Amino acid sequence: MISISDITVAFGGVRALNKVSVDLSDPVVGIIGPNGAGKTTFLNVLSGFITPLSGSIRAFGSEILPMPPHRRSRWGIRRSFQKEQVVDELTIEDNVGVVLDSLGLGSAERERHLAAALEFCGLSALRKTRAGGLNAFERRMTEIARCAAGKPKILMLDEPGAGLSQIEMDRLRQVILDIHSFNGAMTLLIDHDVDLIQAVCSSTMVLDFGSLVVAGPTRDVLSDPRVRAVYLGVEEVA
Ligand SMILES: Nc1ncnc2c1ncn2[C@@H]1O[C@H](COP(=O)(O)OP(=O)(O)OP(=O)(O)O)[C@@H](O)[C@H]1O
Repeated sequence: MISISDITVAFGGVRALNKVSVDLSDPVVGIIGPNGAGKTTFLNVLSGFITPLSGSIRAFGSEILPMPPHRRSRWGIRRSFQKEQVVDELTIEDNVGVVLDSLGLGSAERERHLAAALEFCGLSALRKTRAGGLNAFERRMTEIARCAAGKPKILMLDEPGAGLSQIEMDRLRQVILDIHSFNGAMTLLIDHDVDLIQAVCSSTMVLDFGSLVVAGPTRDVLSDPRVRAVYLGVEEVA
């Protein structure tokens, strides 16, 4: 369970997040909203890239905001970015394994976690391949393997479906659905693809102009007139 309370972030005059309070508890939670709504800022607050003006975040019994970013990573917060962060010169196993190096694992345990994450993302046969030769889907899977490795508590995926084909989206969808049974982590998923959100997120929160519009079961949220108004720019219907 992640309890977010009264989070405000300002960039000059822009309120990127405005007193956002929400409780998130499902295995996969969607975060949606129009461009500039504050979705990435929300993840940046959780990962520690941005310090909010106010508020608190309690996750799985720990206060998150007092932790410096490197401690949050060791504690179990992982994320992928809109702009992917795979290093071309490294092999897939080194791209994924880097996240395990700060966990103080013995070599056998490190290998166990690494092999499991690679297997989970369908990358075992490619583990010695340099990332520079990978296609977009394999790179995306490498990032997800890096996020999923080593018993994280929270995975944050920022538009993992961008630019993928339909077949690749089907595989991505299954991987995201399986994360919780693989390692027990909760996934926070930002994506503009409502079909993906609907398929994998039991609950969804909607941001608009930095404010929480609604949060709840995905089906209810997507049919909520306030959400349709946010996307379509139409007035709420009674
Ligand atoms: N580092 C920054 N400096 C100044 N303004 C910023 C910064 N980061 C974000 N913003 C502003 O904060 C608001 C929220 O941005 P954010 O990137 O969180 O939105 P988003 O919902 O993730 O958008 P998108 O769907 O386009 O990625 C926007 O108005 C954006 O211009």
